Amino acid sequence: MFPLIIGIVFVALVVIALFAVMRSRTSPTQAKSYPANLPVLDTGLKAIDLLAPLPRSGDVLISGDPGAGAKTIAGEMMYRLQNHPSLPYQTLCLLDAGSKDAEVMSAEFSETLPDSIQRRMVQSIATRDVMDLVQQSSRESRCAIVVFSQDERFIHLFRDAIREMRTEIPASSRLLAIIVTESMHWTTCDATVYFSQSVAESGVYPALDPQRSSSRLSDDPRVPAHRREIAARLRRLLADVVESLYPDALGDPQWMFNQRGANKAQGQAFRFLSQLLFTAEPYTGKKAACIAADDAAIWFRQILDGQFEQLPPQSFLYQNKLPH
Ligand SMILES: Nc1ncnc2c1ncn2[C@@H]1O[C@H](COP(=O)(O)OP(=O)(O)OP(=O)(O)O)[C@@H](O)[C@H]1O
Repeated sequence: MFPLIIGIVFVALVVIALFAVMRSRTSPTQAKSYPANLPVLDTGLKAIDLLAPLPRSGDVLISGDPGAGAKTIAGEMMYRLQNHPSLPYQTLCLLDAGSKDAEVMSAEFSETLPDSIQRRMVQSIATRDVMDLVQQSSRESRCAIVVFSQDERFIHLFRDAIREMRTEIPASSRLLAIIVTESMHWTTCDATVYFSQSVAESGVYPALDPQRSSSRLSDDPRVPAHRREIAARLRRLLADVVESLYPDALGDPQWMFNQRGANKAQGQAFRFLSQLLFTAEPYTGKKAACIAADDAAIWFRQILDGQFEQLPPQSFLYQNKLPH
């Protein structure tokens, strides 16, 4: 009888251990679900979801200072769209063949992105290309076109093609068009995500510039009020932090945002905007995560309320959860 009980306990422990391993291997992108009634496309990147929320369809600009990481985040965004847990997008990546770094980008994306994301190098954009994608996508799925170019004429042709198609094909109202280009700013996009060199130099990636990034959804009443409130608070506070940055400010114990009180909390919140990327996992060996914006909003409020005064600011860098 006794050996039988030991045997049963042993088998039960093995089953529990196997279950735990399987759970830990579940991709974080599969683990979370998102509310279906939001107009927002949550990417699981807390800086973007709170400070420059993306629309589920419409026009998005991803831009930034040279070397600030706009292209890296655009690649990550394609990955997250294609693998989105509740709102997967059929994603097409178009690279302007005239860009000097088109070949390099193509090679990089073939390493970091799954083959399910279609990639094409094109000389020009035609309405036909855009229409084909929209017509291929099924009734249930969404589609996104992500265009990389530094050529204003190319980008204008793309925007014309999108505009023309939106008037001609009703299904294209579900299209998300993302333009990735350097150092440009339009106010006519639904969301602009801008990356700043000074933030990048401080080692906080995504190096989102809270002042030059914007979204028409920031004031949308359909976005939960607590998310909008914390985003507005973060935007104001981070503007001070970003203005005070200098190379290696984060490592300088004398930097005012490493000191005590409200300043220290702002410095912690600034670092907590950093996030690991799925596309970088093979290189860093560190697990990325899809962080729910509602969780992020609560965590940022706790940080800004000064609940972690005892923790060193550096412990907030590249964390998928609050440090303890
Ligand atoms: N999220 C990130 N995490 C860590 N490092 C990053 C991140 N984003 C960018 N970098 C670093 O910054 C470098 C430049 O990134 P990226 O090529 O995306 O910048 P860019 O501004 O789009 O392009 P360019 O360098 O052509 O101006 C990368 O090679 C990488 O070293």
